[in-house]
Amino acid sequence: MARAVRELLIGIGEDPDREGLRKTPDRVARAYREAVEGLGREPSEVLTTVFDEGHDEMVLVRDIDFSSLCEHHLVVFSGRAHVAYIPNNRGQITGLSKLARLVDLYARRPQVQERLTSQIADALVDVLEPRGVMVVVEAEHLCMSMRGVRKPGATTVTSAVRGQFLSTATRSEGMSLILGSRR
Ligand SMILES: Nc1nc2c(ncn2[C@@H]2O[C@H](COP(=O)(O)OP(=O)(O)OP(=O)(O)O)[C@@H](O)[C@H]2O)c(=O)[nH]1
Ligand SMILES: [Zn+2]
Repeated sequence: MARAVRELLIGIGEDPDREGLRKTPDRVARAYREAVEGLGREPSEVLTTVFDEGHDEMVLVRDIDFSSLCEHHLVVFSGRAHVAYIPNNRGQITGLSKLARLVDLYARRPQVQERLTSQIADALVDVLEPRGVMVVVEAEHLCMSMRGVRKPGATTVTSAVRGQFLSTATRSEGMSLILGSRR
């Protein structure tokens, strides 16, 4: 990666050996390694703690900050994820922090927002076997604000809905709880 960044610097007409840039290839390599540290990790690694709490109503963690890498331009898209599920009949729930860890696991890799959203939902379905899942992701894409079409402030909203959340009443209950987070 560091070699590639050195080439990139040459490509943009810079001198990679000048003082300010000498350490840049290594720094950028470390930064990218951190940005993709979710690659190769499995949701079962983070959704480890399951409690038999007998709670069978909706659980929602909203406003989970994340940043990810747009796989088309390798620049950041970032925003907030809202993750809701309805536990299964055994009332099995997971640790709240695990939902945020799951968001990071899928955000920390080259992504498109739609896939990020559905991967979070599908992982919860697979591991927790809940009666329903709803994931809403709101993000701003730097590839749309700093370059290209240059529309800073444009927000992309995606959702993935599974199981009981497909019913109109449950979906709108979930949505209104999520929208309640707007400041
Ligand atoms: N659906 C979707 N599109 C994305 C996402 N991130 C970036 N894109 C889009 O991917 C597209 C790539 O389009 P291309 O025409 O191949 O690339 P480009 O010439 O750089 O496109 P512009 O951004 O329009 O300048 C752009 O329209 C981006 O806005 C994402 O998460 N989901
Ligand atoms: Zn992009």
